[in-house]
Amino acid sequence: MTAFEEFGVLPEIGRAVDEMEWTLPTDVQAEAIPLILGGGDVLMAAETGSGKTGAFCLPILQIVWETLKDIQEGKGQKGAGASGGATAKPWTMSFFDRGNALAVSPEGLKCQAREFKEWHGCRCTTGVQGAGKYYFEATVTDEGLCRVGWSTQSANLDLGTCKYGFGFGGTGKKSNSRQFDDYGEAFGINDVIGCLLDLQGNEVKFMKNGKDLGVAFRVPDNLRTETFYPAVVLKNAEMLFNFGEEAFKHPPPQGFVGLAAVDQKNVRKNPLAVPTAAAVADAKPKPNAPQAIIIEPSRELAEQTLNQITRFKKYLKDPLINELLLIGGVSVKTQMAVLQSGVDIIVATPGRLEDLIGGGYLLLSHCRFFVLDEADGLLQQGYGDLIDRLHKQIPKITADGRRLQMIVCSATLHSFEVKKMAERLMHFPTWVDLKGEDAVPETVHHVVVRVDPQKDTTWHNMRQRIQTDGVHAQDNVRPGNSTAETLSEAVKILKGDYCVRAIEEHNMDRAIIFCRTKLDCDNLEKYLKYVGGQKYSCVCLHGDRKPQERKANLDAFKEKQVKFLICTDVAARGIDITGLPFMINITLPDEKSNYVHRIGRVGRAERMGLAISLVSSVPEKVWYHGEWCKSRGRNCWNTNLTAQKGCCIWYNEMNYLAEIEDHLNITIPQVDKDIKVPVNDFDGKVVYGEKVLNSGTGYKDHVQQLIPVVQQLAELESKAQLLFLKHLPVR
Ligand SMILES: Nc1ncnc2c1ncn2[C@@H]1O[C@H](COP(=O)(O)OP(=O)(O)OP(=O)(O)O)[C@@H](O)[C@H]1O
Repeated sequence: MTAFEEFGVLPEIGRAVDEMEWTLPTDVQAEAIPLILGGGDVLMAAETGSGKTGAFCLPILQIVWETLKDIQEGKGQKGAGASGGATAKPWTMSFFDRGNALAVSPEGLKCQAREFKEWHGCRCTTGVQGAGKYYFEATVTDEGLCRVGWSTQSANLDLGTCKYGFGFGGTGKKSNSRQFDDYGEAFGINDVIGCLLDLQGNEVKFMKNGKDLGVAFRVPDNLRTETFYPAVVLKNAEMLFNFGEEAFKHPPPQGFVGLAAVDQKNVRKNPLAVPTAAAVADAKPKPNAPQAIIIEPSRELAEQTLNQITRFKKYLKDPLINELLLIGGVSVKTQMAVLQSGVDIIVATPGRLEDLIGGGYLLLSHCRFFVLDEADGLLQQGYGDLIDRLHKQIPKITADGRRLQMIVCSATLHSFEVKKMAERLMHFPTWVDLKGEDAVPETVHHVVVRVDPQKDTTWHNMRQRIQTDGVHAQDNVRPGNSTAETLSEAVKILKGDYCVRAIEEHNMDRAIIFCRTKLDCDNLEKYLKYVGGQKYSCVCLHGDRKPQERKANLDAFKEKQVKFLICTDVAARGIDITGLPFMINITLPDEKSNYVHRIGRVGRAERMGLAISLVSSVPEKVWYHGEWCKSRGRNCWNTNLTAQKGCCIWYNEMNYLAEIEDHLNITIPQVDKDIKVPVNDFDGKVVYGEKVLNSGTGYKDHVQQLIPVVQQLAELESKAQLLFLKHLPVR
């Protein structure tokens, strides 16, 4: 059995991850996989490179496959004995005899309704008839309004509002035929309500935590020969049922029998607890109605997640799972055709997803997983409204009675906006947050190099210099002139040079390099090619490059055909390049969370990585094309500041550095302009790009570490024994 199987993962999936050499689940996977398999909403806030993608893809794949398998085998509806199959338990709450916003847990013993304004009810799959004394227990497992009791088949699901149902509500009222009268006492979370039906004495009564509350109703003559079913109605509440298969918390009074032990001659199946033809038809999704929708903030990331799913599902056969990538830049007609041929899991970027849903080509009717990867990034990009709109359209309870599950993740999930969204859309989500707010993995060594054009004057007469962004083309900038504009231009020149220095100093043959703008990326690409040729082979990844070129460039870098990938923040999040040893920040990001994401491109999957940030000690004037800029930067040379309706700002990196340090609560080590990173700081055992050496508890190392402690223990033990023997009384 693989380690993943021990966490409840199917052997077929376990085998596929084993082949990927994932021997053990990462911490976040060990926490999140069982939670998602158990039906929960999860907020996953683990550090970069900690395996979040697998943590949500594996359980989703498993549940989607199991559902398809059930449909294939004609079970249609999973669990809860609803299908009436041979293995089904007789006493469970019904998937079919229920209100459409009430969820029943897979084993059929917990009911949950999250509607705030309406009541939603449910009846048991089995009932009792004929003289006898019957008992079951219902425990309130969450705050909210609930009413529990007995009803006949003719009763409506809003228990206690017609003459065929007898309910006891949390506010301390009993009700029948819409008549609400004081009874017993109020109850709430964790209280256990015993429901008693006496068809010998023809009475209904209730107990609270073992205390008998007395007779609530007399069963009218005309109902005495009817079948009575356990029933519940909830408003934003949850109740757990025990029909006697487990020991009761409070045993029933003398003569009452737990329902599971009732003589079969008095037991009747609920005729409404079987799927109707419509429900069976509904359970089978239309081809273009996927079960899972995963939203990613960039095309590259969407493609990467889809590739992982394809690898994980390698051994999941019969039925096969169909996954589809929905991103811009790909023919929409092809995507529509694939949708019609059947899809189960969609990985998408927001724009194309909404287009296809809006056009009716993609249905949300069977969506049971709604995943927002890099959720804070999606919100930063302004997709909050779109997320709300989509969530509104997805049914909250699936055709087979399961609640929609929402999974939200990022390495930087603690923003106010994410928390608000979680409150709005998620149901009692569990936080999987192993290291606290925005932590940097220990495998990432990150340092800062100050670029100070006043101290380092090499820019005065540099022969090969980078083409700068042209912000100062009209300014009088020249060595010896120490205006802010001159120093700003000098920073731009020095940064090109420092980048090459960093590459040389660390013999970098693979690195990802982040620039602030697309123009900066293009200029750096030209410069590296100019000064190094093949030695500094590089490609760019940013929003002005065509989708095909972006893909080809990323692939070329992944396959080591080129050494350097120069990009904007479009690649800051999620991109996973195995064993990438180095990253360089030519400029710090203005959004502090993006620092965590950018440097997190290295030091992934337990490998070491070095991140070097070039930080200007003087303000630098840079381009900032907002909505007001008609061409959004293309051929725009308006160097006025934004306050004067221009397209430039002064960028103060020292401030951004302070903000980042404050946010992460650390001081990032500074190194000199020779960019030598002192080995002692990082224990000298590090080879960037390789797995951590001499760490962890490798067996050999472990023994070495334990020898002195064990010796000390042995000595103490022998001393203790000698003392004991010395003081033994002599007989
Ligand atoms: N259990 C595992 N064992 C070994 N390697 C793993 C395991 N889980 C994930 N990985 C590898 O770790 C790397 C990082 O995983 P992943 O991309 O899911 O990280 P992430 O947490 O999503 O990071 P980010 O926040 O940067 O998006 C990948 O190369 C993946 O193949």
